[in-house]
Order: sequence, then structure tokens, then C-alpha cells
Amino acid sequence: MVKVAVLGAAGGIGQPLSLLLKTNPLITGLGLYDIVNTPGVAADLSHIATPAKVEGYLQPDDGLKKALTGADVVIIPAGVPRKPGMTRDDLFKINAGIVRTLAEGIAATAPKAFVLVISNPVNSTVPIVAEVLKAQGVFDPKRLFGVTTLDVVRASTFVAELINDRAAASSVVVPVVGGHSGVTIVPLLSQSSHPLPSGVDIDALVKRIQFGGDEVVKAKDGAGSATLSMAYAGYEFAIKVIKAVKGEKGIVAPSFVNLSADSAGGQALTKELGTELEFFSSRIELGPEGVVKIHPLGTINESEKKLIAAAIPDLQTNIETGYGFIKKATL
Ligand SMILES: NC(=O)c1ccc[n+]([C@@H]2O[C@H](COP(=O)([O-])OP(=O)(O)OC[C@H]3O[C@@H](n4cnc5c(N)ncnc54)[C@H](O)[C@@H]3O)[C@@H](O)[C@H]2O)c1
Ligand SMILES: O=C(O)C[C@H](O)C(=O)O
Repeated sequence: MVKVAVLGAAGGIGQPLSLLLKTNPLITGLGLYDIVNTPGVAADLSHIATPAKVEGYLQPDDGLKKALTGADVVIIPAGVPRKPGMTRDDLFKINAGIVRTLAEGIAATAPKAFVLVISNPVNSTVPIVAEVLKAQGVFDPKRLFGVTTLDVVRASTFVAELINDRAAASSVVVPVVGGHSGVTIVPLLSQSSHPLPSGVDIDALVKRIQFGGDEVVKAKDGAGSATLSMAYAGYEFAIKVIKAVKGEKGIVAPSFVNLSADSAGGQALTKELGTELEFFSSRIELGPEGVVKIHPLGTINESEKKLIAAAIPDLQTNIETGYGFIKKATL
């Protein structure tokens, strides 16, 4: 039995993500929560002939608590998306409070759940969730994940386009490390499973992966940011977590995690980075308790070293911003 709760389930990401989750027979319960429209979304999904029992709740009458009751995995795509001209950090003012409230609900009702944070800015919202769980004495770093899968999905797609082999897109593996915004997104193209042809403009490809989100924001022209590709990526990550929890071995996925989740791996990564960061996105081996191993960066070239160096100050600031928000609230 696996129950997944989706918080923000009626939104642009929440609806297609819930649809994908409903199609997977590994999932036996779906608890959908939003401040609008979840009863309708749940009724609609509940007619699909798959095992998951779907329930939709709104804010009144303890809706958050009901959606979270018995949840093994909680996915959070609640919050506002960007409009053209905005950075992800511009979303902080609104989304920080939303994520804090949802994290308080998780601490109270599903303290042992695996928590997957999609809401932006991920580099700050994940530390917020960690601080809320810590304050309630239920923080387990192995169970908290910032969802950075979309960056890896984009890198695979763009590399497949460049090698003229779209059919290979799902088998192209490019590690993307750091965080989830602008220069904190660091693709390690030198480690691509599929070598790039000579003459490819690597700098342009790096930029495209770093600012892939902006491409979608611009094309949507005020109607939001990536939703469908994010639902695909979030689903892919959630299913990996569920399979690992169910005992499947050797599952590795990218995620923005607290480096104390694997102290040996975290220390090795800190050594490579040459600086202490509490959170970083790297390849993570997953197991029944969540994070098993945080993989190191491995061999990277000179320009990738520069990209990492450029990512660190922003990451530090973003993480501090998340922490600061909770500290200020408790003063
Ligand atoms: N991590 C990533 O790679 C990634 C990718 C795409 C989008 N995002 C982020 O995901 C978030 C959602 O994007 P979207 O396009 O689905 O936005 P959306 O506006 O379409 O949907 C957000 C949903 O959240 C709900 N919501 C708002 N406040 C809430 C609250 N207090 N409790 C519960 N639900 C609440 C809204 O009612 C809405 O249904 C944004 O912050 C966006 O930037 C992250
Ligand atoms: O770009 C955004 O604001 C949404 C998301 O983080 C993305 O990468 O598409």
C-alpha cells in the first residue's frame, strides 16, 4: 500500500502530476489537497480504472490533515509560478509562506513521509521545509528532496537533439548538479553518457540547460511556467522514490538534499566543492529509508569547475534566505 499526497493538486503541475500518479498501479491512494478545485479533480481522476483510491480536499474542515493522513510520499507543487521578467527568487515572498504552512501540516500529520518539494525557489523552499520539520523534532534529512529532475530531463532532451538522435533522449544521461535556478544549475556535460559531436557550442548548451525554464515562461507569455514537463519529471522522481522504498536496489536520481543525509558522501562532496553548503543537488542513491548515498561530482573539467564556483555564492544566499524566513518568524 502506498499513499501519495499532492499539495497544490489543482494547479498546472498538480493536475497532470496527479493523473500520471493515478496511472501507476504501485500507488494505492492519492490524497489531493489545494485551496481550490480538488473535489472536481479527484472525482475526475477517480473514474480511471487503476487501483489508487482518490480523495480531494479543500482548506476548510481540516482538508490538509485529511489529505496527509497515512501518506507515505508527499509532493508539493503548491505556489505561484513565474511570469516573464521574473526570477524564481521573485516567487519567494508568496511561496515561502505557502510551503511553511504545508510543512507544518506534514510535521503534524505525516512526519515520516518522504517529502518532495517542487515549489520554487527550490534552493530556498527546501531549507524552509527542513527548518519547520526540525522545529517540530521530526526532521530526517534522508526523507527530504528538492525536485531537480526537470533540469536532467532537459539536459537529456537537448543533448539528444544535438546528436540528432531523438529516440535516444530517454537514455541520454547527463548529471546536473548544484541547485535549481539560473547559474546554480550546473550540467556536467563532460560526463554525458552520449559524447557530443565536435563543434558543438558547449557554452550555449550549458546556458540553454540553465535557463530552460525561461524558454517555457517566455513561450507561455504570462500564463505560467513549465507544468507538463514538470509533471513528467516529478512523476519520474516520485516513482523512483517509491520503487526504492519498496526494495528495488541501485536506483540513482538527482535531487537537492541536505548533505547530512549521508555524512560520508556529504563530506566527500564538501571537499570537492571546497566550501560548506548545507544543501546541494547531486546524484542520490535511494533506498527504503530514502537517501542512501550522495554521489560525488567525480571528474570534471576546468570550465565545469568554474560553473561550480559561480553556483556556490547563489546557493549559499538562497539557503540562508530560506533559513532566515523561518528564524524571523520564530523571533
Ligand atoms: N522544481 C521545478 O523544477 C519546478 C518546475 C516548474 C514549476 N515549479 C514551481 O511549481 C510551483 C507551481 O507551479 P504551477 O505551474 O503548478 O502553478 P499553478 O498556479 O498552476 O498551481 C499552483 C497551485 O497551488 C495552489 N495553492 C496556492 N496556495 C496554496 C496553499 N496555501 N495550499 C495548497 N495549494 C495552494 C493553487 O491554488 C494552484 O492550484 C511554482 O512555484 C513553480 O515555480 C517548479
Ligand atoms: O522556470 C520556472 O520558473 C519553473 C521551473 O523552475 C522550471 O525550471 O521550468
